[in-house]
Parts: sequence; structure tokens; C-alpha cells
Amino acid sequence: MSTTIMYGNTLAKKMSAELKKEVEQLHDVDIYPTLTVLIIGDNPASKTYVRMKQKACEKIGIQSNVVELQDDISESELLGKINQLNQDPTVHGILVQLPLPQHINEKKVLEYIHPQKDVDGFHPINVGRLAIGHDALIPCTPIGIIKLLESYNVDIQGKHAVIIGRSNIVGKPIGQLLLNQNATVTYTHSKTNNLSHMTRQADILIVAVGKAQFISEDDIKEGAVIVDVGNTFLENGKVVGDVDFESVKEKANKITPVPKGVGPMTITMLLHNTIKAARNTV
Ligand SMILES: Nc1nc2c(c(=O)[nH]1)N[C@@H](CN(C=O)c1ccc(C(=O)N[C@@H](CCC(=O)O)C(=O)O)cc1)CN2
Repeated sequence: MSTTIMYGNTLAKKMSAELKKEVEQLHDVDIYPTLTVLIIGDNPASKTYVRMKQKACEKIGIQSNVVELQDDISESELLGKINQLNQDPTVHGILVQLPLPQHINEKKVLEYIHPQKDVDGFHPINVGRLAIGHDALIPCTPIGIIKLLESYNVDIQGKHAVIIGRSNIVGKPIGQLLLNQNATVTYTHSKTNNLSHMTRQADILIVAVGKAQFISEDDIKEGAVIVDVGNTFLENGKVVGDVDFESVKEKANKITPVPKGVGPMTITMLLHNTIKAARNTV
């Protein structure tokens, strides 16, 4: 049995072309989807991701503004900036690039973004709406994973999905989305006893731990679908995932690579959310 590599970059390209048409239709009715990204400090990975977001917006005609803020900005100053953007009718989407410096309360900041402009889907209103199955802005990485699984015809209903990681960005919402599609979901995390025993039961394994090549072939079930959310930059400049791709590849039925797997889908779903926000805020 040969393993299918689930390439996010291919799907992202196809979806971006469709989103470009949507943007053109909005331009025809004088709506110009606009995203403002706030980046605090000079974390090199964050800078890379923000540049990737800008470039992706540019490609499909979304206007993007990047506001670069000093590492030592006070929390109240940052909230003031968000408040201005909340009230600016020309800005449809607001995104604060994470992680934030230690002295800033992430929860407070994310809750300050107007829920209709919350293109990351991190605001408690959007989190709650997703939880009860209402229309919402859904976090980009989790919804990107669902789109990727769907495009590779992965059956979700009735399957046992095991998630490693319980972050608000990926772990919790991907569990919610899989549950909404009738998967049986198990959350695991750094305090889970006998983690490998749990992961070996997964039909679908979502790995979002942030530890380079953490999962190896002994941790998975033969024929499982493996989704790697990791993005660790090694000293040699290479980027690797949370899964030891080479060892797991032969045993899995389907697997996402890193790079070119989940990452590009995150960016594309941000474009999707920005267009959705532009439609909703007029
Ligand atoms: N406000 C947010 N902050 C962060 C998020 C987020 O969704 N919202 N997610 C991550 C970082 N992230 C986007 O911001 C992100 C990470 C990785 C990729 C990606 O495409 N990676 C490439 C590899 C890297 C490269 O090519 O240089 C890949 O996997 O192919 C995109 C976005 C944390 N912060």
C-alpha cells in the first residue's frame, strides 16, 4: 500500500485562485477587503509568517497593512491601537501575530478585537459560536486541516481522532471541528499518561506539540492518517514538523509534509476569513 502525501500548498494555490475571484466580485460592488496585522517585537519566525500573509493578500487583491510595534509597547497602548482599528470602517480584519511578549496579556488582547473583525477566530464569541455549531470566524489552522482532509477524501465520520496539544489556536478548535463532523475525539497533552498508547489508537492523528520530530513510527497505528502541525526552524535553516516524516511515512495511509502541508492552508484560510469579515462588516 503506497502512502499519500497530503500537500497543502497545492490545495492552497487552488483555493487562492477561487478567493481571488471572490475579491474581484467584491471590488465590483466597492468593497475592498482589508486586513491589518499587528506584529510586536522582532521574533524572526513571526516576521516570516507576517511577510507570507502580506504576500498572499497581495496575490489575490486583499489590501494588507502591517503595523510593526516595539517589543516594549505597553499593554494599554496596544489595546488603544486595536480600539482604533475596531472603529475604522475601512479595516475588515485585525490580526495580532502570536506569540506576544511576556508582559502582555494575550487573552486580554485577543478579547479586545471586535469579534466581526477577528479573522484569527480567537475571540471568545467566535470560540463559543464554533462550540455550539453556529456560523463563526474559525481559527485558520484547524479549518485549513479540515479542508485538506476533505480534499484528500479522508473519512472523518465515526473515526477515532486523537489530538496531541490543547492550545486555543489549534488543539481545542480542531477537536471541535472533528467532533462536529462526527469523529470520536480524544485530546492528549503534555500531562497525558502513556501518550504512545493513546496515539497508537488513532485513525486520524493530529500532532500539534511544537516539538521537532516528536512522533515516530512506533507511536502510530498502521494505516493511520497523520496531520503534522509543527513548524520548527533548525539551525541549518530547515523547517521540520512534530512528526519524524521519514520513519512514519511508510506506515501511514496519508500524511502531511512539513513544509508544504498544513502551513500554507493556515495562510489561505486567513484570506478566506478576511473576505468573510469584509462581507459581514458592510
Ligand atoms: N495570530 C496568529 N499567530 C500565529 C498563528 C496564527 O494562526 N495566528 N499561527 C502560527 C504561525 N503561522 C501563522 O501565523 C504560520 C506558521 C507556519 C506557516 C507556514 O506556511 N509554514 C511553512 C514553512 C515555513 C516557511 O516556508 O518559511 C510550511 O509549513 O510550509 C504559516 C503560518 C503561530 N502564530
